[in-house]
Amino acid sequence: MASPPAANLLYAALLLPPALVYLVVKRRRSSRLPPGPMGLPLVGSLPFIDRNLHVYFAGLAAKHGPILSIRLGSKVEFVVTSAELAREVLRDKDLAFANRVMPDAGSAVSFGGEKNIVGSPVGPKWRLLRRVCVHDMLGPAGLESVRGLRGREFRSTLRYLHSRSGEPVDVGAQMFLNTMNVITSTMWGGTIGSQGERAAVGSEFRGLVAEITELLGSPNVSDFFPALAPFDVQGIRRKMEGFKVRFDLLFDKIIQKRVEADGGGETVVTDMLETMLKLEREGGDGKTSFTMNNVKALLLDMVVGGTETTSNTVEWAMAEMMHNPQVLKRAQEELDMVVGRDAVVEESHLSELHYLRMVIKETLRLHPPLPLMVPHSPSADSTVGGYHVPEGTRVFVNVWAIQRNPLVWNEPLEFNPERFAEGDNVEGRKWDFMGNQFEYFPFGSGRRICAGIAMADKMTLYSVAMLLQAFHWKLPQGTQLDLSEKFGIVMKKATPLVAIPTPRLSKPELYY
Ligand code: HEM
Repeated sequence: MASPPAANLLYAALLLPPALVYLVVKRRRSSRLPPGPMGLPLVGSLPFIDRNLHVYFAGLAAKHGPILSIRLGSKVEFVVTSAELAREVLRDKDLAFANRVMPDAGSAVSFGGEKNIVGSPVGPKWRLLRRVCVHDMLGPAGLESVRGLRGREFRSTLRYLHSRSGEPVDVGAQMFLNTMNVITSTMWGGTIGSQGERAAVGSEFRGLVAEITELLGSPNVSDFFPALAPFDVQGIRRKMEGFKVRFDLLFDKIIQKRVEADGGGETVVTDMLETMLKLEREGGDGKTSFTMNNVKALLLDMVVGGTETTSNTVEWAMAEMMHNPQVLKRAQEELDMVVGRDAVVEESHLSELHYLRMVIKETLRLHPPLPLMVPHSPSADSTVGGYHVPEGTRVFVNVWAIQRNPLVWNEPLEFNPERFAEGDNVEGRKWDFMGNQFEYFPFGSGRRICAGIAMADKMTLYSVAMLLQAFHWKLPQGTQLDLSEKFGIVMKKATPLVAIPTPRLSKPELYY
């Protein structure tokens, strides 16, 4: 027979698992958490989550319903998967749910945390940052003032693609570079100097952004078990701090050049950097301060928030059109009518490209670049769908799944731009990017809606227009289109789209 201490241990081993299950169930009931997977003691559902988190969450919603809770490590998260509940979080209780829980990796790279837009809680600092960004820099007047810079970058991408005629091109990589160059030139115009210097900075940024978004999308023990955060078990914080130092050096160099040029009276520019440096010199707007770290954190927001989101959308649009040649043909016919082949498409043509605009909308419906948006979080205990949501809980809104709801969208998995034509049917509503309809909101909704919509709208349409008007596209022999997705903080194509451009314009001179 076992000795008394050994018997106690045996009883404890037998009783512990049911006791833990009982405690979890009791806690879930008493705190009125919504249903969700049970998970294991201590780690919750961590061992079961799929790399494609948006698909995994959609599967859980099919089983547990449109609002569910899931324990990941020591944290309980909520997932919302219906238009009605999205409206409750983003519209009806917009202010209550307008905060963020900054992931450990995010605060490491954001120049001291709460210095940027994405991570700041709603308050005077966030309001100032958004005003600078949305009104002063990315609003209609701000974007118009740098139209020439955008045109210059598009011409240079056009030239490059022409020089690669007949050869396979990584479409996403080229669009990333194009977007990056447009965003950086919008931010600091001609400060960098020679074309060579600009290209070098562009490619350094690309590498850094890719590494940062990769790490932001990686599961991090420090987030699931905040008590372990000081130990940085996976070294993610350390790597992020390293990236921050590299960004810091790059930004310092760019800012220094501008400050010297301003001091010598060389420049009279109206780019974003100038707007921000002016605010920094004034010390803020009287209500809240604005420091050099805010300048850098905002620059980082633009570079990280604006590049992959935009270039991945263009890559998906091209891939879907190559998969649906009748759509591609119709888009090119529209371009032939509006622009012809004796000229290069310009920004001034975009307002006439109605069909192509529907192509972009359909791309953002099927492949929203942020499938779970940026999670919102209540600043005090709140409720959603009648369930209690404790302060600081992360609430994921699965916009990817909502935009594929078969009760709203006919044949939701088909790529069908015509569904965005205006008409009487339910799909023919005036879908736009402003987050007013909770069946379609790829840019979010409410006060934290994307700060770069106007720029993203211009950039995606202009990029696809340029690619289609100036070139025919085909796949390299022996390759096939793969339309599968890879989840990350920004969703990508699982395999890059590699395609061969050949000239379509009437004269080679048009490309130069
Ligand atoms: C197709 C392109 C893009 C898509 C689909 C997109 C989508 C989104 C979404 C879903 C959010 C989160 C909204 C929420 O939390 O409710 C967001 C936030 C944000 N986006 Fe975009 N975005 C795009 C391009 C851009 C561009 C070009 C910029 C700037 C150059 C930008 C800057 C930002 C910023 C700063 C935020 C944070 C806003 C805040 O927290 O207040 N985005 N975006």
